[in-house]
Amino acid sequence: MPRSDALLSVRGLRVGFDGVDVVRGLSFDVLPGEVLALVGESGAGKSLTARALLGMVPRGATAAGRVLLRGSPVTPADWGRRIALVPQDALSALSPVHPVGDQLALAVRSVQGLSRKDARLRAREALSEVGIPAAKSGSLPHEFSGGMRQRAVLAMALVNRPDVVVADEPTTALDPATQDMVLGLLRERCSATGASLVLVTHALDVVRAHADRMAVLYAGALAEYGPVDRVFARPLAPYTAGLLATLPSGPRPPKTRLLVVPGRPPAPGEPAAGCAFAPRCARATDHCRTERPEPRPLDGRTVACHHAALETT
Ligand SMILES: Nc1ncnc2c1ncn2[C@@H]1O[C@H](COP(=O)(O)OP(=O)(O)OP(=O)(O)O)[C@@H](O)[C@H]1O
Repeated sequence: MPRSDALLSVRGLRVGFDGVDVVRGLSFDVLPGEVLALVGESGAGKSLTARALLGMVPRGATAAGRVLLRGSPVTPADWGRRIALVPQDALSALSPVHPVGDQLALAVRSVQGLSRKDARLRAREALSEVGIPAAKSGSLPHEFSGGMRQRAVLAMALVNRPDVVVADEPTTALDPATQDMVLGLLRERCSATGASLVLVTHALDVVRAHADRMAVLYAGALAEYGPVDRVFARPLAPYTAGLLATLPSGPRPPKTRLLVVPGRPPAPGEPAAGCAFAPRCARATDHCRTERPEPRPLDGRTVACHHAALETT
């Protein structure tokens, strides 16, 4: 059952290719105004999950499950309006040949149906909310610095005042100082408008600094999901513990992938049964290899591990 206080609820989300699910029945809630991080290794299904929230799965993919906004199914009319995306590649969100202000105004007009004048005003306001002066609204994206272009992308996502912003590794390609600026700004703007933020990231230091709760994905399924403080202080799923053990003390250079416990995640479609993490898990038993652990509430979070209960005794 979705939480009654949830803004966005995802239930039984599946995304697959050629009949093989790579996101395998994911359920989680996003609370009003919170920052929820989706974290996990490369290939865990973070981006597909984020994109499924906006009906943007790649061509050839099948998606199933429910996405509810304030208890009602999300419809295409909500995409870009009530749920907005900050994509990984800032440039892909902006046309190279149209002034940035015009692009924002068009997004406002197509979603809200405002007059040209009002749309232009809202576009300028949205740019100024992310620190881009009105005088710059006539510039083309390539005339902006990298950081300013990223801020323009945030303005594009926020211009229609969405309830939920989904940010897919919004800072991966940026240097650490710009990463921090962009994430801080994104959080600040979401908090100013009361929007929730779903943040896809590899970087655990980003999760710790910016998220309220975290959903740890492994091979397209939930390993652990709960408040960041609680999960960091005492991870209960062996995969989460392995992941957190890799946390570097210093800043992470851009584009670094997380390297965790030895071994590799299963390829799509394997294993057929049991816990997907079992081949890498020091605690795995025959039970783990034959029966998939269902997510269950434990110690203030949700954990999918047959052995996690032992950790509390
Ligand atoms: N267009 C596609 N065609 C076929 N398979 C795909 C496609 N996109 C993703 N996949 C499969 O889905 C898996 C999950 O992809 P996804 O992009 O969601 O992972 P991710 O956790 O976001 O990884 P990364 O951190 O590297 O972006 C991939 O490992 C791949 O097997």
